[in-house]
Amino acid sequence: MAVYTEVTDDALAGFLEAYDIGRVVAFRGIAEGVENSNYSLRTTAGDFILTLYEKRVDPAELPWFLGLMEHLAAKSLPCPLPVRARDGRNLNPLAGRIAAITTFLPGIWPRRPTAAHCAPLGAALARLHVAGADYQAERVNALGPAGWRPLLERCGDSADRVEPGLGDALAASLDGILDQWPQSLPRGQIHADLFPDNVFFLDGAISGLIDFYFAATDFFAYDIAVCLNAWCFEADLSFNITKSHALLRGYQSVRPLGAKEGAALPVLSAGAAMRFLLTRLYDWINTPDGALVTRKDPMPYYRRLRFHTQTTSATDYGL
Ligand SMILES: Nc1ncnc2c1ncn2[C@@H]1O[C@H](COP(=O)(O)OP(=O)(O)OP(=O)(O)O)[C@@H](O)[C@H]1O
Ligand SMILES: N[C@@H](CCO)C(=O)O
Repeated sequence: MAVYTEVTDDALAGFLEAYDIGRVVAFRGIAEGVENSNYSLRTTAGDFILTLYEKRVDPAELPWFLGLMEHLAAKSLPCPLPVRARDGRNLNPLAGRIAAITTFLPGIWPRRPTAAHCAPLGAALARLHVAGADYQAERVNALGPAGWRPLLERCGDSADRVEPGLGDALAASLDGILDQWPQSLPRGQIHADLFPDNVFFLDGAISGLIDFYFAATDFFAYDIAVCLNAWCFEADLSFNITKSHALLRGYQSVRPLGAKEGAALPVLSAGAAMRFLLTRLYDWINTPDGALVTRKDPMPYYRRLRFHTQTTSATDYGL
């Protein structure tokens, strides 16, 4: 469920007066997503998404995210284009929140990703990296390696309530990852959360990349590592090298990887597994029973982490 903030018909009509997108034809809340309130909005001018940013999003960061989407959309990447009001603003107050309207993207996200999805996914990720190169502004990746130890410490002893010994195991694993973390690799704007539910497909081709609210300036190959974790493990948590080979082949059809990037894939993938494990663990511990949000199980990312700590080179990923 992701409609935390209700929008009345009157509030919506007042909000839309600032825009040039006609009159409302249909308006309904979207159940998917957990971070923000999303509504599907149809007007006489077409289909849009209305997003009200909830408490976990820092309003000061919104112009960076929306600017990146605008930049990428201008380079023909299929990502939401923020709609500007007549005065040029793309962020405006609504129902006590800051809100934005973006273009609606057609397609559906793959519930069961296959290798046939992974090749175009890789190519789209590389296109995103290339297209973002001249978006000059920098955003520190708050959920990058510097953020992982503080996050683990905030989980404290509660990690052991999820699985006995988990806290110590993660602390040891984190030491190893941080020791081996590359000093420098090609970097730029990354999506940092390109999971299957953020990628829409239509007739076998990618029709939408959404949810840029974890995007940041970081290693391109780390973004690939996020995707290897999110797309290339089966339901039984076995690694599917056919999928990762397809993903890497798709990526390299647009942006070939350097030798240092390939060599870093094991540690970057372990780091990416750690990132999602830690945020899920934190939420698991801190989301009260009965909350509206469905908690995501952290343990599948522990299994992925253990896989990555046993890999030694890019060939283990089919490169
Ligand atoms: N531009 C778009 N075009 C079409 N549908 C969209 C668009 N943006 C969002 N949606 C719909 O809204 C849902 C939730 O969006 P999103 O994933 O951005 O939510 P969130 O709560 O911000 O993020 P999270 O996935 O991190 O919980 C998507 O699954 C999709 O159904
Ligand atoms: N994609 C993330 C949620 C948003 O960071 C996860 O599955 O844990």
